[in-house]
Amino acid sequence: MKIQSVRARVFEWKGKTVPPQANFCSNAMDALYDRGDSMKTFRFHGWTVVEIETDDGIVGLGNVALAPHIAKAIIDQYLAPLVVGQDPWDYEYLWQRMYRSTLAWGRKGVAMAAISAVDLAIWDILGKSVNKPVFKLLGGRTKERIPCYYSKLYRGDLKAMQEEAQTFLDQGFTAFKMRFGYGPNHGTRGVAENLKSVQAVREVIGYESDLMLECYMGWDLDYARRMLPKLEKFEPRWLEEPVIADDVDGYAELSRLSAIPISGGEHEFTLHGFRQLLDKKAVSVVQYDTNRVGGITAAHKINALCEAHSIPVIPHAGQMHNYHLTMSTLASPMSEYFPQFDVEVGNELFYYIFKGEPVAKDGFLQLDDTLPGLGLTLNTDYLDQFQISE
Ligand SMILES: O=C(O)C(=O)C[C@@H](O)CO
Ligand SMILES: [Mg+2]
Repeated sequence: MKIQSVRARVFEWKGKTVPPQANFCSNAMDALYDRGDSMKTFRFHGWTVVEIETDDGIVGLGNVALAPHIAKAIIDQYLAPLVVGQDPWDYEYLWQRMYRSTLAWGRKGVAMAAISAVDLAIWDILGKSVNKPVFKLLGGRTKERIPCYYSKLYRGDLKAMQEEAQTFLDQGFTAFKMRFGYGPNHGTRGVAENLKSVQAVREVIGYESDLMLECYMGWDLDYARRMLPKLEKFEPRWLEEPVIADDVDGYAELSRLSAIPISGGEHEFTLHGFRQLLDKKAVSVVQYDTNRVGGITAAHKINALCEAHSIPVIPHAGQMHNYHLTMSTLASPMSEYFPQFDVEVGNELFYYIFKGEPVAKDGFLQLDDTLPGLGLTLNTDYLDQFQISE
């Protein structure tokens, strides 16, 4: 079997979007005074879809949601020529070929996200070629069902947050991730607002459910040092991305400082990046995203590294490419899960581009042992709401 063609298309959502609310999620732009839409960096309304076809007609699907047009250019100009004519079963060789030929300017960020998209499509082909789901090629079924946590609860009106939490508590979820709305530039009022929101959600879900707290890189080390003791009474399952991804020593200090587990990884890349995080004991929960970190080839290695370090892997964002990694290792106890909503931040777009995403039931997800590859097809129901560029 040989790779015959690589097609990368950018799907830009032109449909209805939920307008962002101020302070709906702390983020790295909060450190700057606002000169316009500080939330612009926070909307992922484009997605690159990669279709790789082999000489015997198998088509593998990959995807990347970071800087989609740049990712497409990297795939078209640099990566596709490296894999066309090659055997997809040589996936380690092909991964190294893509990684080493872009090392001078790649390694992390959009270049590695582009490599991830090609790698996902290659693994989709591998599964389809032997009529097996990808997780069966990685270690098989390690769970009867995948426990998942409900993820949204963006900061807004506290009553609305409580109603949202109640809705999904009633659907059987026993783990919830909420977003802080305030950080260092919002002073003591912001601290109070942050604590009020955690209190409000805890009042609904109680203490028999897990509660995860998301900062999305919107705090800094000093602010996180001051917030951690105030948060301990709420017994969070983890505090996520309290500082920017480059502040690895900051992560390590916070991890030493508090009993609250510090999580991160959705903005880290490759086995090498996670080796650094683990060597420095920077995080207690690893959250790579398989469509960023280096694809399945890289994520599979990171799973093994985390198993050796007894650090749980709970991949970012849910989505099928991550569910196969969670299903196939005991190192990954659960998945993140965003139900399908109207398009807001962009995590939701996955449902509008692809069909096949499992829907959670009673707080669990299921994968199909008989569905080959990643188990996704392109969703044709919303094509008229996308601007698609070849
Ligand atoms: O789901 C997450 O962990 C994210 O970081 C996504 C973004 O919506 C902020 O929470
Ligand atoms: Mg996050």
